[in-house]
Amino acid sequence: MSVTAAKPVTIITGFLGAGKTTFLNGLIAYKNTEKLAVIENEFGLEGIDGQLVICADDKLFELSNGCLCCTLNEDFYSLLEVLWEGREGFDELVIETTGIANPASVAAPFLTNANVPYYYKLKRVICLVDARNIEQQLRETDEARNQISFSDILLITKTDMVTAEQLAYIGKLLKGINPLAVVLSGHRECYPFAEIYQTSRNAIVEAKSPKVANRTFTLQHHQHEDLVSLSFNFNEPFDLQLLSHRLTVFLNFQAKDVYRVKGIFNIHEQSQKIIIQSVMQDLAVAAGDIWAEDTERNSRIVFIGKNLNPAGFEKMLRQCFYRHI
Ligand SMILES: Nc1nc2c(ncn2[C@@H]2O[C@H](COP(=O)(O)OP(=O)(O)OP(=O)(O)O)[C@@H](O)[C@H]2O)c(=O)[nH]1
Repeated sequence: MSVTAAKPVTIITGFLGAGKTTFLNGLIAYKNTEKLAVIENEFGLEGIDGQLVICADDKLFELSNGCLCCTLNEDFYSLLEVLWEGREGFDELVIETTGIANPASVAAPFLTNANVPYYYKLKRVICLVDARNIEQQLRETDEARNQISFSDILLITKTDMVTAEQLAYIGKLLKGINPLAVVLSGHRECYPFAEIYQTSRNAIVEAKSPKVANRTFTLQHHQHEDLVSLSFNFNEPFDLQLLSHRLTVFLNFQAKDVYRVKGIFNIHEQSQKIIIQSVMQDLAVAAGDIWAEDTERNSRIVFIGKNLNPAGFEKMLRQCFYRHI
């Protein structure tokens, strides 16, 4: 098999809540004439992102409850094999990592495995950087720095939430961490897709000094010991007002180590699913699909952070069930 027939691969990384799924949806729309196969990796037990990606089901593959960079390697290789067997069905493979993944390890099969590079060609690793929260994330975790250091393109997202001065400052901060990456910016209404697709890893790696290029290929396996995920599943309908209020209070005053919340909720007397997310302390509520007639209306919620106490979270959630007075 010739290398030219290899499928192009784009890896999307970035810390928890940076906007990877939002960007992925934009990318799917941008590439509307091409067929993308998408691998979604989620850290939490409850796969939520798969529901938020606007992609034909048969082109979306979810690997949940573990981080691709350290615990899901076997599944990942099997999936690459299955995808290759159905290679006529797609033009490009896009992988969304978890928000805590080390992209060096996710990229490793495409760079160092004896066989994989014949079938798949890693074109670019894009790291989404949350303009509003990156400074705190860099202060408190190693993951954000690893992701920025390894990536070819650093896409500063959520630029609608910061001033031009803050944006310029973040650009400089990123250049300080990874001077060789291409730094771009955008937000959910406007991403620089054309520039992203003009940038390929080869051009960047070739321009790098050999010393730096070698360093970026280093494998760093780690198990995210201090970051954990808590998943809950409830049948009881929730009260939306109570839930938004309790979650806001909880995130602002009682849970400083919660980096990410994502949930799909069954709200009393609502025909639509309600998607509630937070990134650090910012809470967002949005309407999702209509609940299908033949499905159980189960609410699913995932918290990701440090020092999480399951009993406290469960108690807070149970206090938000809808009650007849
Ligand atoms: N204001 C604003 N909010 C955004 C933008 N992009 C994403 N968001 C919001 O940020 C939150 C997280 O976005 P996601 O796309 O789910 O982030 P993610 O990186 O996939 O999250 P994880 O998979 O949990 O790491 C959601 O509430 C989005 O609506 C943006 O450009 N501007």
